[in-house]
Amino acid sequence: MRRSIATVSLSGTLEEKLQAAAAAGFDGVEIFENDLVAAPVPPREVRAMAADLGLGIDLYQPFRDFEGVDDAQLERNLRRAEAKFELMLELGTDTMLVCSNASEAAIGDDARAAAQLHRLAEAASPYGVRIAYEALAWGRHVDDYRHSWRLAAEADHPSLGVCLDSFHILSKRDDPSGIRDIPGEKIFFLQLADAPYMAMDLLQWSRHYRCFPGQGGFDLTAFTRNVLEAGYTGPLSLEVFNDVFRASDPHRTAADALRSLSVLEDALGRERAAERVAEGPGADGARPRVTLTRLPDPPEDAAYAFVEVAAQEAGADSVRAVLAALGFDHTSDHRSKPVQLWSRGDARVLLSATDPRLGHTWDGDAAVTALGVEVADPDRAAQRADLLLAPTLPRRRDPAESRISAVAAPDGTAVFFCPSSQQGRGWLADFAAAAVRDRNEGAGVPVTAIDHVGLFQPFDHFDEASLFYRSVLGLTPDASLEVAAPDGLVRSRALHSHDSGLRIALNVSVLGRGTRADAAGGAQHIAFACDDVFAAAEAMRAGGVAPLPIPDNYYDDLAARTDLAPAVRERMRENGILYDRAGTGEFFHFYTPMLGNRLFFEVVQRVGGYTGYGAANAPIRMAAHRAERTR
Ligand SMILES: O=C(O)c1ccc(O)c(O)c1
Ligand SMILES: [Mg+2]
Repeated sequence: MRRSIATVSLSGTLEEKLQAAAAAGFDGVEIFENDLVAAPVPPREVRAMAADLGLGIDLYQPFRDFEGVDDAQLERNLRRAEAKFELMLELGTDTMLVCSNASEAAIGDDARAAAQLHRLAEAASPYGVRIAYEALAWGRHVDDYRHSWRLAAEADHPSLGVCLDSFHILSKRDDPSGIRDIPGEKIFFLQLADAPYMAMDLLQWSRHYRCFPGQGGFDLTAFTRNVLEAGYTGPLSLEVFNDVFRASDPHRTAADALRSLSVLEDALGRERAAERVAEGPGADGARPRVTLTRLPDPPEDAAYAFVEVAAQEAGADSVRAVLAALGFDHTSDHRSKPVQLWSRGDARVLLSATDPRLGHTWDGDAAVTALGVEVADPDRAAQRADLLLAPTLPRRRDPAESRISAVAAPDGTAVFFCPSSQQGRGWLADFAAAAVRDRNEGAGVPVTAIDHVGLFQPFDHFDEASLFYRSVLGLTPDASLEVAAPDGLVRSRALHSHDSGLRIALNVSVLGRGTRADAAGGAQHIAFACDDVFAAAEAMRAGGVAPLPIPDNYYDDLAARTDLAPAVRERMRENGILYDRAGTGEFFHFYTPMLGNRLFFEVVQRVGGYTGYGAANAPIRMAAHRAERTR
């Protein structure tokens, strides 16, 4: 399908917005009136600029407060409209969005409004302009799509149809299935936006918190399916008013935006393919006519191959000390790079002495720089990532070494697609057995695997990151939640693969402050799974690293709200072990001290199918790490 984006969704000047939309691969744009009015170039040049970039101008918007007015006002509105039709000729666009009247003065009389819309359509038609009438969720009298369609049907003019905007419909939890009752050719335009569910004024919610499909709580797949079933064949156009996107790099936002449409089209295409199979051959007559672009299948069984930590000198020493205390062996070294492989069970940590991604200001502190993800078909995963505009990182160069493709996540973390164990884990052959300097007799330490990785995100790229992992790796996001760190709120959203072999927890400072551990809880961490958290904590202590101390107040509270046996509680207190429970599941976990400014480790034990991350304990952990730093 044709893909478009409203200029209001991107930051910058009109020219910058057009360039960003074109660079991401959009086919067209909706031009928001303010963007045009503020532009220092005449409409004709805007048209040429867009054409040079390969962009069509699919819509001019919005024309406000037109219908439901008194007769004198109608004449003034028609005069204003004529001027815009002239302008649209210059711009080379044939569709004008008219949103339902939101003014207090609007007159609630359907016959009047329909007659006035007819006049507008009649005035538009000599210009070859079509009027797409959109019900704003906060329209004074017209605030739902059925009503806008009733008026358009009553006005009955070939140049008049409706514009459907998912936000106005889904924000009210309205049922989109009624869209199928609108003739497809009368749906002149489709605007898509997602949003997180919030209890707030509709206009404020719409103007500040919209996001791209898949980043919020709406079911855009079901919504769009209804529009396609109605027979709509026009563009899928993103109209996203968002405070962060308005202020971030438009090229990044446009790529994020296009990614969201790729995923949406793919989901619709998959549904259609499944229906075809169910219906058998020859049943295609009633299907919509649009072509839905598909993506290669996502990895179904993604799991951690490794996590790479870059660290120098003191930073590397403290990582080694903790890994050794947790029973990891330094098993091998990379054949051509200063990278050590440390492993315990299925948990593998690459410790790298350099990482250009950390930049020239890197202080050598330990930081997560790469996730190695085991997938059944690495080539397919890389191809899917490429179609989703994930930036490709240069392949490892030495021809004798395995060729694993990698892409950059929005925060710069490299994501490597590694062949899974069935295929012999080729990348491990790049490592030669180490001279057993640090062979650990950690037989008593029950670390089994990497449970999850926590990555603190740059403020501008949090929603982008969750869509990135969801789309590129096929992960499922959990609900987003907020955690009160001692120095600011932190928003957190975890994602997991189908069988939870891969879990990633993304955090961001709600106020956009702090990218380091000493501000807003902004550190990264690697959490290891084990099957005996007490043994793990005691072994780590015996290995010379004391778990992060947790205040007695926490254990007093635990006594008050749980029925954990006093002896168990006492053993938890001694080892800084925290606790959470959800249904029949239980979660035990402890932390290491901070290793430098950015990184710590966690060890977790999941019991009885617990699927969370102990979010209730996050503020305790953050306060404890902070106390440790200021001691
Ligand atoms: O918030 C607004 O004013 C506004 C304008 C045009 C639209 O298409 C819309 O959905 C909202
Ligand atoms: Mg809209």
